[in-house]
Amino acid sequence: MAPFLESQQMKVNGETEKCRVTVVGSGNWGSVAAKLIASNTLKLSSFHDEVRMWVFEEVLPSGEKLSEAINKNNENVKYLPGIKLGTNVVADPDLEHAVQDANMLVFVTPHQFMEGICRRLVGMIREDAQAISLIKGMEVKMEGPCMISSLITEQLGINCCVLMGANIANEIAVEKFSEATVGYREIRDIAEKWVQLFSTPYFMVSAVQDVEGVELCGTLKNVVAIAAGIVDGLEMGNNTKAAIMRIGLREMKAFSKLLFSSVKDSTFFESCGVADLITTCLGGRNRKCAEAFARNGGKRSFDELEAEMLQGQKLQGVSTAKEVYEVLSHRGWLELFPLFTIVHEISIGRRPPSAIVEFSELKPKFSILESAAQFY
Ligand SMILES: NC(=O)c1ccc[n+]([C@@H]2O[C@H](COP(=O)([O-])OP(=O)(O)OC[C@H]3O[C@@H](n4cnc5c(N)ncnc54)[C@H](O)[C@@H]3O)[C@@H](O)[C@H]2O)c1
Ligand SMILES: O=P(O)(O)OC[C@H](O)CO
Repeated sequence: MAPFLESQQMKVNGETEKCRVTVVGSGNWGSVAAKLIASNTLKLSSFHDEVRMWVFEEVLPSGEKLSEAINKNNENVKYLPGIKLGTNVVADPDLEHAVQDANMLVFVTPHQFMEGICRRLVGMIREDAQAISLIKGMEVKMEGPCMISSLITEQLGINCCVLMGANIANEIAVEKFSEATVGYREIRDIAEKWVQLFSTPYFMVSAVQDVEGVELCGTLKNVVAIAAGIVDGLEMGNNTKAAIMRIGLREMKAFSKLLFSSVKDSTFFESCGVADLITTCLGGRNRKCAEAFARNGGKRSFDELEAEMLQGQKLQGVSTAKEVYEVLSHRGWLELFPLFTIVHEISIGRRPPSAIVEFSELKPKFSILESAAQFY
């Protein structure tokens, strides 16, 4: 793994080489990320202007290919209609071609596709590349849970930071103010380079040395968002929703600290923590689909609702609840995490939506959770 600063200073034909950025992914958030970055590469002399964006190719109802429509209109007509990306964003449907020259790789696809994408990228990227993951999700393998940033590092042999936060993409697309958190492992300079690449007057980014804490906040809040949507669908009111958010935050913290003792309490007060939890429980896609699920009494599956309501965009909360449940049952922790457990059981139809507040029989176990969280 080549240190980034060396690559920054690398000379090609006597010239200092500029950074080249590729965004791997072009969904709702992927397109907004490309827009943010493209506005900055035009201004920052240490970056090439062009931002390549890999597009998972699909054919639109008009018969046109999505990548061609993006390049023609300078707009992701399917996943972010009505927003100009910047003429320096170039959509590229060839994954290997899109990454080959980049030394800054931004991964932003639904998490379930990342294993396949990484497999295709082995041996295809520059040795000195640095990565950042904007992906909220994790994989569960035989050996245990694997965060997406670790998957990238292990499969591609490159360092990977993360960027998470209270970031509903459609709001940032129209330049409403929000914040985000970069999580980094060791080298502050790398984190600062990412902060520089993403920051705009309406997108305020700060960095913390806690990759796992930041990434687990972004991942686990999607499970709590499903719970919040169920509460909305059952019209249980604001107090219940606040209670679900509080219990959810506590489970997020305990789960993160049990998995990684390095996770910092302070991370939960950054944008990636409590702020993302709030925005996602108020206005996210997971909440919206879970509300419809509960209104239908759990009779229509999440897959069906996702396809109908999101038009190709993907939910992360239901699959994350399943992945979290696998970790909890494997480690004998189910009783310590009643909310995470119930969300999965409701989402697969094992329990009705109304079970979302059936905590009473589990209440004594909360004290165990408190002590586990404190201990770690
Ligand atoms: N949208 C948001 O507001 C938002 C905000 C912050 C973080 N995120 C996170 O960003 C990540 C990406 O979400 P998004 O909103 O950009 O995507 P999205 O849900 O809008 O779009 C789905 C994307 O998946 C692609 N796709 C479909 N099948 C595929 C396949 N087989 N292989 C590869 N790609 C395939 C589609 O082309 C599309 O680009 C997720 O982890 C999400 O949680 C999203
Ligand atoms: O729309 P959601 O539920 O995928 O959430 C979007 C973002 O993660 C909010 O920060």
